[in-house]
Amino acid sequence: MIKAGIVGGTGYTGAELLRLLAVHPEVEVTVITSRKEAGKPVSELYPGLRGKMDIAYSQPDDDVLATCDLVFFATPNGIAMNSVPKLLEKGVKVVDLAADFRLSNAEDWKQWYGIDHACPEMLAEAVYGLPEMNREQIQSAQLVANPGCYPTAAQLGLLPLMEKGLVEGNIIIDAKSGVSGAGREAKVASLLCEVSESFKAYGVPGHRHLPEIRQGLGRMAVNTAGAFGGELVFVPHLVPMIRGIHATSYVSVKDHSIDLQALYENRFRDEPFVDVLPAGSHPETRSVKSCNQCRLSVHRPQGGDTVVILSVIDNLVKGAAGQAIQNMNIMCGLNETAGLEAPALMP
Ligand SMILES: NC(=O)C1=CN([C@@H]2O[C@H](COP(=O)(O)OP(=O)(O)OC[C@H]3O[C@@H](n4cnc5c(N)ncnc54)[C@H](OP(=O)(O)O)[C@@H]3O)[C@@H](O)[C@H]2O)C=CC1
Ligand SMILES: CC(=O)N[C@@H](CCC(=O)OP(=O)(O)O)C(=O)O
Repeated sequence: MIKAGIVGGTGYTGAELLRLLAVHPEVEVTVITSRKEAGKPVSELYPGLRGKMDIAYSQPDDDVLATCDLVFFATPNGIAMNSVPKLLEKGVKVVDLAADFRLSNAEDWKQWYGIDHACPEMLAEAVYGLPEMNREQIQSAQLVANPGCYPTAAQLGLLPLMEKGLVEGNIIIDAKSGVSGAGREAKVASLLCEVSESFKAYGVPGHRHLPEIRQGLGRMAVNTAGAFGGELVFVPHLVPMIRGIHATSYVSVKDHSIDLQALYENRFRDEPFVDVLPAGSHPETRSVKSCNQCRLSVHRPQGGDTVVILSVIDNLVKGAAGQAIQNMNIMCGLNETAGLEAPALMP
């Protein structure tokens, strides 16, 4: 059994890790931290875990975490980077659900996250954990940067076109998220009265997922003659639902000889967690609720140059905890789908 630790086990992604790992056949959660709830059994906060997860929260402590084989950081940005060097030195594998190791350039990190990076020398070692893009690198990684939720939905939708160098000009990503994307910490902006029966965009001048998506698209295009040099526009929106991300991406593909449906189906045929829907389909966020799937469809409206890709994920699962477990499975040589086979909740 793999001994796993979770730092930040009271938050939404930490709790989702617990829910999924409770039925993982090869993993035992041996450490789970919370500064505020240390000493309490996890089932006291999350009664759904009663009888499934018999463990109590403890204060974060790097020496205790070093007793694990792998540690998940489900903490705010800027926390994991203080502990990662010590854990890696002790041979512990790490999957960071936050953004500490997502950007390969420390200057970019400072610009978008507002603090100096605590271990910039580790950025080159970290592997970006989007298995559909770079599974082989993840297999040998000791440190994986789990992608952001919006970047996961957007990048999976654009991957087949970017890899083939088919995108000409700019890319527009119009994305919507449920409120759990903002985390469990109490904030006025997340109150029921603030978010229900309303709908708004935010972060239009520049959201921190923008550099992450741009970096990912650049890597996808690296083997094509026309690496992506266009403008990237990313506009996130908050929608009054709890879970789910819907990303609509608009790109120009002037080559009309491409069979887009076949391109997408062939690219993702062997991917256990990407489902290309039949031509003309519109994926719904509820079709991925609580499961590790990305469902997508590709359209060329009225046969024009503009291609529209619709992509949905559950932000807490394929957008966070599920993808983190997928990465752990790959890093530890386990079956990639272990613990992640459950279909979506219905309704
Ligand atoms: N919510 C989502 O949809 C997604 C979130 N993410 C990322 O995952 C990370 C966790 O997100 P989420 O679960 O939503 O966040 P929450 O705010 O819900 O939870 C944060 C957790 O971190 C702990 N924590 C906070 N500060 C510290 C600290 N200084 N040291 C140790 N533990 C700390 C908190 O517990 P306590 O204060 O008791 O210690 C809590 O358990 C974030 O970086 C987020 O950006 C990524 C993709 C999607
Ligand atoms: C709805 C909402 O507020 N979403 C968050 C993004 C989700 C998240 O946690 O960010 P990471 O994926 O980078 O970790 C936001 O826009 O800040």
